[in-house]
Formats: sequence, C-alpha cells, structure tokens
Amino acid sequence: MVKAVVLGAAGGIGQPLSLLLKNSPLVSELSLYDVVNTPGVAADLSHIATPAKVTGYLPADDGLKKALTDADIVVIPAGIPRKPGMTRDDLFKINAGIVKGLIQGIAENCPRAFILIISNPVNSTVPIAAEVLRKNKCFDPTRLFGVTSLDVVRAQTFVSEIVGESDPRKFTVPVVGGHSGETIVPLLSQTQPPVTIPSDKIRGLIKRIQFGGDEVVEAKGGAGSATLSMAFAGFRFAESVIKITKGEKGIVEPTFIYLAGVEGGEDVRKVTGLDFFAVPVELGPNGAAKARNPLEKATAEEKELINVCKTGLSQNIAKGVEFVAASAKL
Ligand SMILES: NC(=O)c1ccc[n+]([C@@H]2O[C@H](COP(=O)([O-])OP(=O)(O)OC[C@H]3O[C@@H](n4cnc5c(N)ncnc54)[C@H](O)[C@@H]3O)[C@@H](O)[C@H]2O)c1
Ligand SMILES: O=C(O)C[C@H](O)C(=O)O
Repeated sequence: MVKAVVLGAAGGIGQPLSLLLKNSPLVSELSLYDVVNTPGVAADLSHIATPAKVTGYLPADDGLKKALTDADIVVIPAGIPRKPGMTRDDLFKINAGIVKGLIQGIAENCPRAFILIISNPVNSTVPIAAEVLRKNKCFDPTRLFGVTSLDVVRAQTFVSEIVGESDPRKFTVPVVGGHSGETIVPLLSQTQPPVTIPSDKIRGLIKRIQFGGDEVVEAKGGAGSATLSMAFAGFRFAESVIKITKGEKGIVEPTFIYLAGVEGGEDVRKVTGLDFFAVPVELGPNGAAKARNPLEKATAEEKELINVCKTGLSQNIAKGVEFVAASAKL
C-alpha cells in the first residue's frame, strides 16, 4: 500500500503529475492538495479505471492535515512559475514561504514520508525544507530530495539529438550541482554509453542543458514554465522512490541532497565545500543510501564549470537557510 500526495496538485505540473501517479499500479492512494480546484481535479482523475483511490483537499477543514496523514511520499510542485525575463531566484519571495508552510505540515503530519521538492528555486527551497524539518526535530537527509531529474531528461534528449540516436533513454548523463543556469553542470564526459560530441557543439550543448528551462519559458511567452516535461521527470523520480519502498534494488537517481547526512556525501562535500549538491544517488529501502561522486573524474573543463556552479549555488543555499532563521526570529 502506497499513499502518494501531491501538494500544488491543481497546477500546470500538479495535474499531469497526478495523472501519471493515478496511472501507476504502484500507487494505492493518491491525495491531492492545493489552495484551489482540487475537488475538480480529484473528481476527474477518480473516474480513471486504475486502483488508486483519489481524494482532493483544500486548506479549509484541516485539508493539509487530511491530505498528508499516513503519506508515504509527498511531491511538491506548489508555487509560482517563471515568466520571460525572470530568474528562478526571482521566485524566492513567494515560493520560500509556500514551501516553508507545506514542510511544516509534513513535519506535523507525516514526518517519515519521502519528500520530493519541485518548487523553485530548488537550490534554496530544499535548504528551507531541511531547516524547517530540523527545527521540528525530524530532519532525515536520506528522505529529502530536490528534484533535478528534468536536467537529466533534457541532457538525454539533447545528447541523442546531436549524436543522431532515436531513443534518448539509451543514455545516462550525470548532471550535478544545482537547478538553475550555471549551477547545472552536465558531465558529458561520463555519458554512458560513451558518446563523441563534435568539439564545436560541446559548449552549445552544455548551455542548452543549463538553460533548457529558459527555452520553454520563452516559448510559452508568459504562460508559465515547463509543466509536461517536468511531470514526466517528476513522475520518473517519484516512481523510483516508490519502487524502493517495494524492495526494488539497483536504482540510481540524480537528486539535490543534504550531503552530510548521506553515505558517500562527505566525499562530494570535500570537493565542493557545499552542504547541498545534486549527484547520482543510489536509492535503498530508506531513501538515499549512497551518494556517488562523479566529480573527481570530471575533465578540466567540467571542473571549471563546477567552480562556477559553486559560487552561485552557495549563495542560493545560504539564502534558504537564512530565510528560515530570520522567520524564526519574527
Ligand atoms: N524542479 C524543476 O525542475 C522544475 C521544473 C518546472 C517547474 N518547476 C517549478 O514548479 C513550480 C510549479 O510550477 P507550475 O508550472 O506547476 O505552476 P502553476 O502556477 O501552474 O501551479 C502551481 C500550483 O501551486 C498552487 N499553490 C500555490 N500556493 C500553494 C500552497 N500554499 N499550497 C498548495 N498549493 C499551492 C497553485 O494554486 C497552483 O495550482 C514553480 O515554482 C516552478 O518554477 C520546477
Ligand atoms: O525554468 C523554469 O523556471 C522551470 C524549471 O526549473 C525548468 O528547468 O524548466
């Protein structure tokens, strides 16, 4: 029995992500929470002929508590998306408070649930979540994940396009660091199976992976950011987490984690000097079992990208940590 919860379920990501979860045979209960429209989304999904029982909640009548009680996995795409010209950090002002409130609800109602954070800026919202959980004395770094899967999905797709492979799923491309612009670092040299990217195309490919989100924001012209590809990527990650609860082994997912609390994380931390970083993580029955360290094997050019990443990412992390500390003083 697996109860999955989506917070922000009526939104652009929330709806298709909920559809994919409803379609999953691994989910027995699907609980949808948003500040608007969840009764309608839940009624709609509940007609689909799959076993998962769907319920929808609004804030009234203790909706968040009801949605979260007995949750095994909580996926959070709540919050505002970018418009052209905005950075993900521009979303901090609004989304920081939203994520803080929702994590407080998790701490009070399902502190052992796996938490998957999609809301941007991920580089700051995950540290916010960690601090809120810590204050509630229930922070388990092996159960808190920043969802960076879309960067890997894009890397797979764009690499395939360049090398002329029709099925992007054949490739594994480690993408490390954070989730915004230059904090996103694809390690193309470690693509499996190995690929040869023409040297005149490498810089462009790296930029496209780093700024793939902007491509969608521009194309949508003010109507939001990636939703469908994000739902695909978020579901892929959520499905992996659900699979480990069912005893499946050998699953590795790239994700933004608190390094000090995960086996192998200390080795990554020694290289980056940062508390949070996205690396490929081996999943086990309790969540993040082992952080892999692909940084030592990076090429000189990739190490340069990691250095650039570190500057921006350390500021984003500090901003999240300080936000929780400052709100505690109010
Ligand atoms: N991690 C990633 O790779 C990635 C990719 C795409 C988008 N995102 C981020 O995901 C977030 C959502 O994007 P979207 O396109 O779905 O936006 P959206 O505006 O379509 O949907 C967001 C939903 O959150 C809801 N919401 C707002 N406050 C809430 C609260 N306190 N509790 C519960 N729900 C609340 C809104 O009502 C809305 O339905 C954005 O911050 C966006 O930047 C992240
Ligand atoms: O670009 C955005 O703002 C949304 C998301 O982070 C993405 O990478 O598509």
